[in-house]
Amino acid sequence: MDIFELRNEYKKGSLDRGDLSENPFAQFKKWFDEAMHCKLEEPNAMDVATVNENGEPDIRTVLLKSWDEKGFVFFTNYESSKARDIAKNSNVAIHFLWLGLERQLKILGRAEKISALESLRYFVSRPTDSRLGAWVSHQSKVITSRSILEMKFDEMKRKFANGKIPLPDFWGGYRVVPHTFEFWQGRPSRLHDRFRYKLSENGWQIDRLSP
Ligand SMILES: Cc1cc2nc3c(=O)[nH]c(=O)nc-3n(C[C@H](O)[C@H](O)[C@H](O)COP(=O)(O)O)c2cc1C
Repeated sequence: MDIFELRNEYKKGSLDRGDLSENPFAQFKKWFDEAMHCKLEEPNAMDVATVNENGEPDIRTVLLKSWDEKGFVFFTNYESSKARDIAKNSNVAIHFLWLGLERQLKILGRAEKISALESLRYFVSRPTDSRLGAWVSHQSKVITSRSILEMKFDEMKRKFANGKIPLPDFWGGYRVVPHTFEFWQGRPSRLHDRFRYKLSENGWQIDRLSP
């Protein structure tokens, strides 16, 4: 089939001003709960866009691991490309695509490192192999072969065989503290519903945007 012919009408829902919570975190909860209950695959997968010191954007998927009114937390390697970008420019965008619900959500904000204690709390909840994996990967660095990873994994397994696997100091969480949310619901004829929440001195201002 020609790619030109790939076309869906989005008919699963609508979003009106009256449907919205005044608080974007409450609106997030509503949509995130629905994404979970619909059994979408990886409903907590989100893209994180960063900008490097030369103003060049980059993007990758991570998993949302916790959230509250302070922000949205994901875990990663603090020496990765994304971490290097954030160190120079903490402005980030995160993006959820819940295609099964014909929805997307964009959140703009600033990323900040969470405390080592908060990272540790999550780290100890991870399965053993994931904890070892954090020690193995010099994320975003060039490696010459996969066998290097496998050898390092075996080495770490032996090293930590008789004790606890500590939290690596190069691994932990970031919290994205938002100032803007945009909730998008697909509609027929490309007349989609878009609502933006923007943080102002008077609280969250809500506007409908043209699709
Ligand atoms: C579904 C999915 C979930 C992922 N979750 C994470 C994650 O939570 N943390 C992470 O560091 N990388 C995660 N990754 C890998 C990242 O997309 C990325 O390859 C890695 O973080 C290196 O990114 P960087 O080189 O831009 O820093 C995930 C990838 C996919 C496809």
